[in-house]
Amino acid sequence: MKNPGPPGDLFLASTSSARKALMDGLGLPYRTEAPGVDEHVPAQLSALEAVAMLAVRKARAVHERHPDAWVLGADQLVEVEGTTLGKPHDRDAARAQLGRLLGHTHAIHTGVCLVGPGGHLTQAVETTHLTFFPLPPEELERYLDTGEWEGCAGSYRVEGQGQALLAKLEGDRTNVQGLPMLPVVRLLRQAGFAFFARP
Ligand SMILES: Nc1nc2c(ncn2[C@H]2C[C@H](O)[C@@H](COP(=O)(O)OP(=O)(O)OP(=O)(O)O)O2)c(=O)[nH]1
Repeated sequence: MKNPGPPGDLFLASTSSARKALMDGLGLPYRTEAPGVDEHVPAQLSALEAVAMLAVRKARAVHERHPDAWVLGADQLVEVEGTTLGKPHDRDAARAQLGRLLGHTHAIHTGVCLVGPGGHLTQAVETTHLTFFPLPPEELERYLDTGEWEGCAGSYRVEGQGQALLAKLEGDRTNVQGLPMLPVVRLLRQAGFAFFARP
């Protein structure tokens, strides 16, 4: 039986290896392209509003270069006690971030946006709540030595050794890694993408 054709080329507007790994798991043919956008947003925006705005901005930026394609963009922030955390720029910043998360519960929000040919846009925001164990400073330093903090909002990898930080997780685990796969699959199915194509 002939595979149902995809409604058009699919791009993941991302430089994130974590997002690529999650998309690879779906088995859909797609290409990645860096969004190359300014990620500044108005300071008064909530974390939820910020990740929604940036996911749209990233998807639209790549879609402008490929107007006949479908483009998926995403953005993620950690929110803890009213403060938002992005990716740490160095080990000291990662130590400070984890210092706020250890022994507390935080939220990780990911906005996703799918833009189709003609600019039709659908989007979703997903939140996962994580509670971390408190750690003595020496154990925190050993976690920092793993280097898992690099490139990760919140300075941890939930699928790596960072699992040992986790006392509780409420919500979608893939959302923590960078793409909430339940909403992503819903948006792709609504757009007409067919899964499980025969080679
Ligand atoms: N592998 C892994 N990555 C994580 C985890 N938590 C957060 N991240 C990564 C996923 C994203 O790459 C990054 C969130 O930062 P952004 O949303 O700004 O995306 P990023 O700049 O990395 O890539 P992009 O804007 O999509 O090109 O943090 C985790 O637990 N595991």
